[in-house]
Amino acid sequence: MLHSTLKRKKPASNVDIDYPLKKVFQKQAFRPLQREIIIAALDGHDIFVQAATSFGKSLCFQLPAWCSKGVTVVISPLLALVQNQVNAANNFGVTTYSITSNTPFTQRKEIEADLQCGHPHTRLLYVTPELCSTENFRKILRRLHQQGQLIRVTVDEAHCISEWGHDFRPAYKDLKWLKANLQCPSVPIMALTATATPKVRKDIYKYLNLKEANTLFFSTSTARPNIHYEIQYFSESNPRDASGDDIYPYLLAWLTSIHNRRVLMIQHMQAQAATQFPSTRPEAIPSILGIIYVNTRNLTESLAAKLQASGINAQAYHAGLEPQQRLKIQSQFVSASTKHPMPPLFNQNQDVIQAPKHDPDETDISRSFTLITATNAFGMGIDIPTIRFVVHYGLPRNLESFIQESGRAGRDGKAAQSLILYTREERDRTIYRVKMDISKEARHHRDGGQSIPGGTLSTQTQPQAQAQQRMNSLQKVIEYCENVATCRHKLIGEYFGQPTVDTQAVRAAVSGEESGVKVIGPVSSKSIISPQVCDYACDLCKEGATSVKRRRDRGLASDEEASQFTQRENWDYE
Ligand SMILES: Nc1ncnc2c1ncn2[C@@H]1O[C@H](COP(=O)(O)OP(=O)(O)OP(=O)(O)O)[C@@H](O)[C@H]1O
Repeated sequence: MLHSTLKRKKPASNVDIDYPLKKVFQKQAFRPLQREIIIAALDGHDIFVQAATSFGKSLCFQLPAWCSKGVTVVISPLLALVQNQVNAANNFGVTTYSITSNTPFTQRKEIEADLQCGHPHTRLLYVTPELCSTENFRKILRRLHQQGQLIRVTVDEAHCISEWGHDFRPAYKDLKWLKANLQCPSVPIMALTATATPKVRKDIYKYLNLKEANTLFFSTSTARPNIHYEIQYFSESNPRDASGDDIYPYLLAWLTSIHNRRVLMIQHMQAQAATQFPSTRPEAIPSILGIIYVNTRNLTESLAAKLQASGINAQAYHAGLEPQQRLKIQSQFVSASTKHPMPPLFNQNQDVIQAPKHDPDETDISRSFTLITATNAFGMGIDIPTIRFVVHYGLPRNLESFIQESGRAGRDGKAAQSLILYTREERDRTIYRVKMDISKEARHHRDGGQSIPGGTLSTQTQPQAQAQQRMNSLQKVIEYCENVATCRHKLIGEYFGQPTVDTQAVRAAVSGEESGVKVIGPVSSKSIISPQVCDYACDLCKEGATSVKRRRDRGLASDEEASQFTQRENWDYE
């Protein structure tokens, strides 16, 4: 028999959330704002969280899900992301499932049966927006809600809802159904994103049927102060290198200088260990993790091959690979971040554990790196703490994608680097590609199609306006690359409509242990603004504007040279 929806007990905000934080999720303390968001979630509010990449948004819905009886449905855009999150939550002991196109039929039936049994074991259920549009799943949601067991719906990467945001998916717009149909009491919704402009925020409210006045809005600055942003400039029309390509030799020299520093550090550590613990072999150091983003699948393959030929450990990753292959590359990458390939010779009791057959040669560059050359298929939501750098080998698709992709670096809070290798020739190719995509989609739209395979438009959208937005968004990342006047952290903050603050003023206003962080705004809207922001953490603030301008002007082709070059060449269009 179904229970009355009105009898659903509202979760109390006096739940002890410090216990699960430490014992279940293995974290020492909440990051600023996480506590407030979690309490608001337990109190049943509608919530909008906009917080920097790697802020820890997942905890904000996973911890309340652990504390509450019933199911939290999480709507997530990427299958790879779903699988990672399901594994991570189950490892923490939160009963978590997903229903996606990869779920075997019998398992899916079992999950559906659990959801409808009146007292489900499931705490977190990950689904795609497309599944939420199906009548069968809506029936299950209705029943779950009637039984008082639908605790919350979470929309992760909520910027995907908006045709103005990147990676727009039409099925997100059908999520309006949730608030309209799951009433009495109204199902609480939590929307989370790292990259929403003011326009995208508006769309998120609109398409989730959230009332601004009733929704608690939490935001942090988009800033990632531990990431050093840098651009290097090249000309494809007038290369200086005899090979006719300046970019790869630069990348190789850059990686070699990182390798040389690593070797010096290892030698120093080994010398120290040899004097302090002469009978113990020092542990080997894991290799350095990095992602190199390129714009085409072919380029992921050819660049990985070039790096391998230079003795550097690199693997290509793109959506054209078999899912099993992608999973394998991803898990090799994750294990490289934790693996210590040369175990110590003795344990604490001086017992021999294992003597390696031979010492790996740490001066060999093949030991220094584990790299992935990737398209955007390896991006949003990837949470590997120790990625030390993200290189864009060419122009990112737009500023939002750039923030998501560079945001994979330094998620452990330690120093990390974002480097764009920029040419005006690639700029012109990218503009051409986007124009081609737009006209292809417009043609399809005129033909009355609902959507194009792998494309982003539906007949409900306004192709003109969306095309304009895509060009604007591309223009923003071009401006970011061409900019030689404004701090790069500041430019990013301004794009996402976040106020910048005077570091000194904020530091002076703040007291207590969360030094450097300020809570502002009325109760319904809380923001923390990281102290602004750039502590020599971009090329402009480090080198000075004049020097970067000189570098840019010397490095780049003129507009005319670039356009003549790209018109002459016969490049692959993917
Ligand atoms: N309070 C905390 N203390 C320590 N680590 C934390 C805390 N909260 C979250 N983390 C860790 O921070 C990392 C990033 O968290 P998460 O993946 O949820 O980030 P995110 O905000 O969703 O980022 P993105 O938008 O880039 O996907 C994870 O490894 C997570 O375990």
